[in-house]
Amino acid sequence: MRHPDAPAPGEPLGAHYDQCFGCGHQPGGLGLIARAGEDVSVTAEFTVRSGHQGAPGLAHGGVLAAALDETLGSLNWLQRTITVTGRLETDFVRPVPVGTELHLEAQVTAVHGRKVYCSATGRIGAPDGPVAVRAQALFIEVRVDHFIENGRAEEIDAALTDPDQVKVARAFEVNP
Ligand SMILES: CCCCCCCC(=O)SCCNC(=O)CCNC(=O)[C@H](O)C(C)(C)COP(=O)(O)OP(=O)(O)OC[C@H]1O[C@@H](n2cnc3c(N)ncnc32)[C@H](O)[C@@H]1OP(=O)(O)O
Repeated sequence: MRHPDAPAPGEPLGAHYDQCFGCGHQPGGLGLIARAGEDVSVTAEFTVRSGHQGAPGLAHGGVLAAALDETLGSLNWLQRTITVTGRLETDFVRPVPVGTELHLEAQVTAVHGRKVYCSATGRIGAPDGPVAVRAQALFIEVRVDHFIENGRAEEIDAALTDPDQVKVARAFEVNP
């Protein structure tokens, strides 16, 4: 399951796309930073900012789900396949105040053909802090064409002419 060319445990994964809300450099984005873990797992951190509020002083649930989704999506780097979220089931266990550093971890639990089952947890303040959110997810493997055929032409054209983006896409096309 872990690709032989997967980043070593502890290695930062970087952004899969600079404009990504989760891991890219969007001003209102999460700015989530993920690292490779052992086997097919990742860890990530993200700090809840005032622009992420749902209720006064508390993170919006959708933002927390996005952080889980992005962390789970980072598992692509370990498998060297491109998958997208098909299903994401989230448990919100504790409210998460603004200013919290959320420590996330995710792992693949099973693979059946194109279906990748995975789970993730987010903890408050430290890797062993109290659990705030949990997710079970199903990711589905797709080809690069999924994005080319469905994305808006403006962004697709820009990505296809960006050498860094093309490099990322090629790395993931190793597996047919
Ligand atoms: C590049 C990395 C980005 C990472 C960013 C973080 C992750 C994201 O947010 S990705 C963005 C959000 N997700 C999306 O936009 C995906 C939108 N959905 C789609 O494009 C399609 O429904 C897609 C590609 C998931 C599946 O469509 P398709 O390729 O036609 O596959 P399809 O044949 O329907 O399904 C394949 C298998 O998955 C199963 N499946 C698909 N969706 C689901 C679902 N929601 N629940 C349960 N099972 C599902 C099917 O039942 C089928 O199973 P089986 O092989 O046993 O028959």
